[in-house]
Amino acid sequence: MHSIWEQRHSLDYMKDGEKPGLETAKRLWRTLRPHRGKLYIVLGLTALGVILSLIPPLIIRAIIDQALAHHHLHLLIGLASLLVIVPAARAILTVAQNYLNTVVAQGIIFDLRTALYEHAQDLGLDFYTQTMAGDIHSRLINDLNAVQRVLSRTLNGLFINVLTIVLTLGTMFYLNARLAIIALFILPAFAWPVMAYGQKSYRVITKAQRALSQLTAHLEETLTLSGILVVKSFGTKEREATQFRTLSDVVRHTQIQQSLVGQWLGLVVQILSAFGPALLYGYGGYLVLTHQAELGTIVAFATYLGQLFAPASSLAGANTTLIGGLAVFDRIFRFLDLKISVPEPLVSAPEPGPTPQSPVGLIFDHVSFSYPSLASRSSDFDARSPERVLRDIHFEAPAGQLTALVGPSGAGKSTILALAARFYDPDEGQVLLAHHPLSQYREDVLRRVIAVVTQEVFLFHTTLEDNIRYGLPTASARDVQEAIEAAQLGDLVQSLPQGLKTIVGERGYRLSGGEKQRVAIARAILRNPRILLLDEATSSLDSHAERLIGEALIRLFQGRTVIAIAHRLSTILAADQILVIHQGQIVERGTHHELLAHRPRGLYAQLYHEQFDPQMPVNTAP
Ligand SMILES: Nc1ncnc2c1ncn2[C@@H]1O[C@H](COP(=O)(O)OP(=O)(O)OP(=O)(O)O)[C@@H](O)[C@H]1O
Repeated sequence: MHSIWEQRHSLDYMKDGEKPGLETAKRLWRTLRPHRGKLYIVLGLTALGVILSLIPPLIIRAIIDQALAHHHLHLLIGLASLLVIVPAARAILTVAQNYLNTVVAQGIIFDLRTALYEHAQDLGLDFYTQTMAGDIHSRLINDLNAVQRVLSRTLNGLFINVLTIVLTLGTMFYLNARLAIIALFILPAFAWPVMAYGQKSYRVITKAQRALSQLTAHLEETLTLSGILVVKSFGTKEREATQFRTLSDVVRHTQIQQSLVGQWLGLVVQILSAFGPALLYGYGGYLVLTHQAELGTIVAFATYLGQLFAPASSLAGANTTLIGGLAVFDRIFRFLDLKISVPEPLVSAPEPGPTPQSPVGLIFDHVSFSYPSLASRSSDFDARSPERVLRDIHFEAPAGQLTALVGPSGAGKSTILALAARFYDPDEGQVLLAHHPLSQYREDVLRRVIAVVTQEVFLFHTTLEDNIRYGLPTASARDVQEAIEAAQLGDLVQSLPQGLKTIVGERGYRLSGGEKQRVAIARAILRNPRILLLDEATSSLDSHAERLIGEALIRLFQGRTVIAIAHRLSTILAADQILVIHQGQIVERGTHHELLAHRPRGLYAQLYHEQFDPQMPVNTAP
């Protein structure tokens, strides 16, 4: 059985699947496009460094075969000085190369981080309801850290090592072809362990990444204010800690595995590399004895051989981590490929109405809807869950009027608001704003026209003023003040230690439920939307708070088209039309008085008597 954690770890639907291959590499190359200029410089410096590393053995060879053999003191001094100058030049080059390399890597990470964030913003709400926050954060933090590693160590390392091997072998052939062939024969022995290691490494790296992202997700869920509140209230500390230990243990294991996986390969490589010098000195010594080669050449060869095996063995590692490295990019690319469920049109339908203030209505034209299922995410076919949440919803929210949605829990009211805000697109039918489906408007146009006030008010960890200004940062101080007055927040602002500059939100000053709702109302008033989608809070408030909200809402409703999920008697009484939703359909419609008069035994009458019976508290939630 899958543990609950596996089920909750929902980004797993992007199965890590097959090994990343040429496609990932090609795409990576395309991603590097803006950085290619600098990248070529890095590669140029790297190549220069490799060439410089080939020079000292040649100098040693000249010292032995020329300066010492012919007792040439000046030449000896000159060559010895070169033995200092060349490595020094190489060291300087390495510094420049490392610096540039980091600049390029960080530039790429910056681009990817931005692309990931912007794509995450564009993903539909369905993505967020199905994905744990920690998972998303893990993509943006852990995976990008891995990118740095891959770019600076793996890719650059790979280039250095390949170049070193090619140039060293070339030089060796130039010096003595027969000896070079010996060196060449030893190299293929590296290929087999390298290939075996590659596959294992890929598996372990993806496992390690996944374990880490599960751990992060657990942290994010249980160590936030809301999470820890649930944990504390249900006394599940021990259970969550056990879960944490289990996940942490997986991380420990996979990390150890990851660091161990290349070790045995190193062992094989070390043993193999011991054969090289033995063969070289044996056969090379014979060539010197038989005057077929000079001593200096053999010594230079020995040095080259050392230089050859080192990159060959790390190339084995680089090659294998290359697959793992590509896996990191693969995960990132898969995230970037997640389908956006509500795509924006290239050209927007015009902003409705003759003036930006003119009232405008919204029409639901035979709309049916089911929530997107996980299966639809990575594939092209649009698999919706078979269960219809809305069926043939047809109504007009006329300009400047208040439409109230009522109905039992789970009837589909919030879903209607979500479609009206274009958080989702309907499966059938369309939602029309001034004769155009919502999908024909660009998001900025839509957000200027339509504002949403949800039940749950989220405040950012910043000042009260910034929270109110969130939708319109450019609003004048006077407009902000007016919104505050209209939302009945004046007294609250006065009473706060630093007034509007008081920090609120998760870690700031805690506002009460009613106060938060009024902040949300102030936000909406300031935005001055022509269409307001409101989910009235269900929480019971004392009569004072209730009256303040009521007054704030009256101001908010004025002159706007409003669709409200109504939980308050005053809202349903004020409504120009009430739509009664039941099991995803509109089952009754009319004003409060019409509904009570014409259908005294209908669902509305029943709900009304249950919720708003004069004997009962006015705003009890259903
Ligand atoms: N993101 C989602 N994914 C899948 N199904 C969902 C999602 N949100 C809601 N549903 C389902 O859709 C149906 C309608 O839910 P909706 O939230 O619209 O009802 P509601 O009338 O607003 O209920 P309430 O008054 O309790 O908020 C419910 O059966 C619910 O389980």
